[in-house]
Amino acid sequence: MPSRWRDLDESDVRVRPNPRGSRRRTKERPAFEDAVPGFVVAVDRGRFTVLVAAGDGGHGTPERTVTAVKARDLGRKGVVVGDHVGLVGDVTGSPDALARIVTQEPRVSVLRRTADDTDPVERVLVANADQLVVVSSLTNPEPRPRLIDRCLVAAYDAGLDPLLVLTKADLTDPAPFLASYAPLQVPHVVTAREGDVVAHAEQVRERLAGRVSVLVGHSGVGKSTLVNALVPDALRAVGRVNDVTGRGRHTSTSAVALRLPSADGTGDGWVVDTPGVRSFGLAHVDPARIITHFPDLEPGTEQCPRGCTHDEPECGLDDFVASGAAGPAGPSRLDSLRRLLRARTGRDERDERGEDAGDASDPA
Ligand SMILES: Nc1nc2c(ncn2[C@@H]2O[C@H](COP(=O)(O)OP(=O)(O)OP(=O)(O)O)[C@@H](O)[C@H]2O)c(=O)[nH]1
Ligand SMILES: [Zn+2]
Repeated sequence: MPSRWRDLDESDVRVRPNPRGSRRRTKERPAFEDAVPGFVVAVDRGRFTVLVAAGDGGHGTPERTVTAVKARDLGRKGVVVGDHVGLVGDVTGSPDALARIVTQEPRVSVLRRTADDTDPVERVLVANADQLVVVSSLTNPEPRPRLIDRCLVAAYDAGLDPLLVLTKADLTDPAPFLASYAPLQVPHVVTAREGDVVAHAEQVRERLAGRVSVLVGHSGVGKSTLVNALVPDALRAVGRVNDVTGRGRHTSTSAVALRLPSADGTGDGWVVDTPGVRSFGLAHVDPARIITHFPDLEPGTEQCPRGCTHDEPECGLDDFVASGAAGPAGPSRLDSLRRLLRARTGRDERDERGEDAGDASDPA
């Protein structure tokens, strides 16, 4: 479209000063041109909380959250936290107002999950995120490497950048844990409790600035403590399913987007908290997509047999790494890659059996 416009000269423009105005509305595309854009921050039983920017919808309205339902026009399309949508109806955001979601912007990313590894039904958890923050305590409770690996696979598969946040460094030395993750080269921040404050929360905030980050972690790792440190109470008004359900808590098991204050006023970040999400079913994950996150190893897959799982005797990566083509870190990188691929298939499960027990019944 833009290139065609460039071909026109001024005289063309004068002939049709307002091509938009003369466009006929078709049956397929009803009058959604005046739909007000919004960002879905919470979902609760068919009701969506949508943030609408100041001024949108006219009348100099301030920024507000609008409650909305899905309009028929959307068909079977799902709407989740992180979606950019178009609203019609009452978009004032007043307490009794109800708007309708009539359009959904194409998604930049989707974080999916299945109920378990054998469940073919995928659900989209969060749309348009660009980072997956895996929160794990260094001790109390002990870190669960297989669970962390599964989260990393989910992040790589969805095209999200992973970030590890390791909490409770006041209780133990983080070095041994970090050593086992070093070959994966995943960025990490180590936090600790110092009195009432979370030390190094600032480092986490820096990594989240201007991005949409999904936080996952199992119970007790300190995820709520971290979210509270990152998002002051005053900002909770945005992205709350229901104010009645209490401070920092919501009974809903779906995700909630909380706005992250930015120190310099540029680019709001969003923290998407995911209560009840302990792990990811990875049935849908394609090994080929995981490899793309290992650019040092990826060229070695050229010698692989067709459909190689990269974890079998014929895999070309062994020779590639042995030849030194992936550099001195090659062998440990390949080990780590294979560890992730095994986390995906559910092999290697002995030591951490039961960790996903909550998943199948989890309605997220
Ligand atoms: N020593 C220490 N304790 C921490 C730290 N961060 C959190 N805790 C404690 O760990 C416990 C669990 O923290 P939460 O923030 O509730 O953990 P959570 O991950 O939200 O867990 P759920 O509430 O079960 O979902 C609480 O008693 C916290 O005070 C830390 O850095 N160091
Ligand atoms: Zn291979």
